[in-house]
Amino acid sequence: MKRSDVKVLIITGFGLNCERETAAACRLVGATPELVHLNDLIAGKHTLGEYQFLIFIGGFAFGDHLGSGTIFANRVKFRLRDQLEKFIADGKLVMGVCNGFQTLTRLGMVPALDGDYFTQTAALAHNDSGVFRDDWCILKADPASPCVFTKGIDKIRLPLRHGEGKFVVDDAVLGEIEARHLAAVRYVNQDGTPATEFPANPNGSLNSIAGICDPTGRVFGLMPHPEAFLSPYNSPTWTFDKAAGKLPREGEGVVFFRNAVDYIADHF
Ligand SMILES: NC(=O)CC[C@H](N)C(=O)O
Repeated sequence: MKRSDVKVLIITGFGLNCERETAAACRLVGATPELVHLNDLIAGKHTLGEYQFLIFIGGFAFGDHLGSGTIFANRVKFRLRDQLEKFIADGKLVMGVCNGFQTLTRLGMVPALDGDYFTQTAALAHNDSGVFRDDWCILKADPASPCVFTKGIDKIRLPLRHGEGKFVVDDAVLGEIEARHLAAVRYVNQDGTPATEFPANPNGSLNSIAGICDPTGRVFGLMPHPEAFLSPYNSPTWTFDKAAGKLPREGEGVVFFRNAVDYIADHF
């Protein structure tokens, strides 16, 4: 299908707050985003079947009460489960950013090792620092990962802002994640080595994991915000980049959205 026919569902409401940036990211790569309130999905005014790409965005859904992502995930699980199962079975794409990643883990949609997308096996716990963190980080993508969204990425800088970003799982699940290259992006130091210390690892995530996908690579969640780095002027180094004549054409976060929309355009 044409890129402009790729319809992206961005679910809004209840304290989520990244819908405009996310819609801008989709438009930048030629897709057609739609903002739909969770209640309108639950009421049946829109169905997931209208779209090929679903994004769970960042923010503070339901005020992070009971743990970030929990209530939102339960609304989705108990009201939209059948639609979501079909969405995944149809080969479509799902991305969760920050609060959206928290929601995906609460649902069980990542890592979903055995194809069960509704049993939780991972979590994003409170940062080791004990406080909300607002910073930039460096990520490195695993070239062996099946993740559709990180194809072609090596090292990338992204902004982050969260209080509950520490990726935790039990040893057995962690072993499977590593063996199957599902840890698509990790926090790294300037030299590209995995970041084990604060602040390069901003939250104490196990194995420096910043984002994971399911075994198909079509469901992906990450803590940093690609939609918040769409313009080179978002970068904290843009004045230096400009002075050196090295201001890039676009922000480093755009690639995740381009990869997703290219994949859909190729497969549908
Ligand atoms: N930026 C976000 O999406 C924040 C996620 C969540 N509210 C947290 O603080 O951890």
